Amino acid sequence: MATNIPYIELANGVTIPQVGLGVFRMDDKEVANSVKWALESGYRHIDTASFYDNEEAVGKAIKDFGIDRKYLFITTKIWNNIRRYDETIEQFNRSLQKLNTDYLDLYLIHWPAAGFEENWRAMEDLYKQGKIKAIGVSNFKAHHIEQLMKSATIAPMVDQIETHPYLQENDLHKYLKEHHIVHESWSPLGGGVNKVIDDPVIKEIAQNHQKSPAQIILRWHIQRGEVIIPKSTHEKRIQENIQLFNYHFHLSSEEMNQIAQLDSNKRVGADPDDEKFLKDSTTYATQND
Ligand SMILES: NC(=O)C1=CN([C@@H]2O[C@H](COP(=O)(O)OP(=O)(O)OC[C@H]3O[C@@H](n4cnc5c(N)ncnc54)[C@H](OP(=O)(O)O)[C@@H]3O)[C@@H](O)[C@H]2O)C=CC1
Ligand SMILES: O=C1CO[C@H](CO)[C@@H](O)[C@@H]1O
Repeated sequence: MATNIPYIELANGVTIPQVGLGVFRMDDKEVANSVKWALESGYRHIDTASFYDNEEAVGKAIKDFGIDRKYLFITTKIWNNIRRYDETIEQFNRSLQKLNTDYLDLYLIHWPAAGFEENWRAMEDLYKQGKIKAIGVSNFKAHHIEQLMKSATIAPMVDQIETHPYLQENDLHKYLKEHHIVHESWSPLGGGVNKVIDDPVIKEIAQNHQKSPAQIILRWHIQRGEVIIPKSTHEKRIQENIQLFNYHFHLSSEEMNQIAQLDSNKRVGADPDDEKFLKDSTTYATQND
């Protein structure tokens, strides 16, 4: 299936496909099917994490599909329980092995749990060795980035944060833009739990464009210049979530403004300043522990 997904340039010149497939909460069978359908539909970008416990399944699905590695953009993340320099290198190597690859396109610190500066030091070295094409953070607010930059020699190229019409993060969006950090949106559809997809404003815009509510939300992200990683285990939805770049499909400034009015600071995930979450989550076991 032909697609024309735009690529966004990161601060170091590496380009990232603006739409990727998120694979959180997929078991191995779902990963096998969803990654296959995604690659068939024209996706070239997959977002996983060691925490999702499915890197191996992602690696296998890619291998089974038989696509040349150089056409793919693979992201994984380092979980909160690993903060030491040497452990970061070890975890990175485990992720590479599971993903069946010898480099990563993007490696992210999953959450700003205490001690992330040591992860970053290791990631900078891996980046300088050419083992990672781009390095970034996830769930970092501006003050976390400022803290990181006290010891960093390389600035993060991406910040992957929860964003959808009910949590627009406009101040952080502006900060990231000013600092040449690409805004990547997780739970771009609201994670399927906060019902942004059923919002009457979204539904009405969808009817006017003869598109689905999901496509309206995703197109809103695209026009804000974000990278998005919607997750689905259904073939039709996986296809629908990338059919956003038809010449005639453009939200007017009035429609963008209508969606802007929906911002209500409603999170589906944890607040990155929630110390209790960050502390507790450091004890979550990954498959390697
Ligand atoms: N860095 C971080 O801390 C985090 C990163 N992520 C990343 O972001 C990705 C996406 O976020 P996620 O939380 O999964 O949520 P999404 O916003 O992508 O929503 C996924 C939900 O929407 C449903 N859905 C998908 N497409 C459609 C459609 N076209 N129409 C109707 N419903 C649809 C899915 O159901 P179904 O599968 O049944 O189709 C699922 O219930 C994750 O998979 C992960 O890679 C997520 C959370 C945190
Ligand atoms: O990526 C993730 C998936 O969702 C989890 C919560 O349910 C998050 O903690 C994590 O960051």
